Amino acid sequence: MIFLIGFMGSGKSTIAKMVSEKTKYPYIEMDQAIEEAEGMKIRDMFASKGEQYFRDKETEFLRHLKDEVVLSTGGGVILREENRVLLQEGTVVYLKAEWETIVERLTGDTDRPLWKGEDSEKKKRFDERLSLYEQAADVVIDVDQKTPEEIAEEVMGRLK
Ligand SMILES: Nc1ncnc2c1ncn2[C@@H]1O[C@H](COP(=O)(O)OP(=O)(O)OP(=O)(O)O)[C@@H](O)[C@H]1O
Ligand SMILES: O=C(O)C1=C[C@@H](O)[C@@H](O)[C@H](O)C1
Ligand SMILES: [Mg+2]
Repeated sequence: MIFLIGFMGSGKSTIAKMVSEKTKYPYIEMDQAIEEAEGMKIRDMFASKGEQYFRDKETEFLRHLKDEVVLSTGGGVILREENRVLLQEGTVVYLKAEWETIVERLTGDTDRPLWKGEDSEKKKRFDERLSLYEQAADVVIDVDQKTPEEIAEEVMGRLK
């Protein structure tokens, strides 16, 4: 299993699709799988059931995963220690982006429930997570100033 981790906008979905094509492992979008299982958008889950309910669903999802897949994880999957342990079942690839890169990519985005509020609040969330991504990662890839193809190739090279 190949797990792509990183902050919102780091490129997990984009790169997971490309790595899936290269490896022939199926591509799974964790957020989408949870939305389908719950019959509800994550935004609505946060609003009606609370963030912890969603976090429980993330942990359950990881517990039941066993096939060879390329998984684009949710940006907050590394928050729980149990999840970080479960991720060790596969190769964890951290797509590491500078804050400026994230802002450039997500400015104007209204779809991500935790991409809202003051810039300082978002930056604080980003800073607080950096060490957790590093801790969970087997492979760290800097994604700034690279094309998706370059990044996907780099992932492939680091899997060997
Ligand atoms: N290497 C890249 N260069 C330029 N733009 C990119 C690159 N990778 C991704 N993008 C763009 O940045 C945006 C965010 O990418 P993507 O949706 O893949 O990130 P993500 O990590 O899956 O985000 P989320 O956690 O919110 O789902 C998209 O518009 C995507 O097209
Ligand atoms: O960074 C986060 O905590 C999140 C990222 C998204 O992928 C979703 O999993 C959800 O919106 C939470
Ligand atoms: Mg994504």
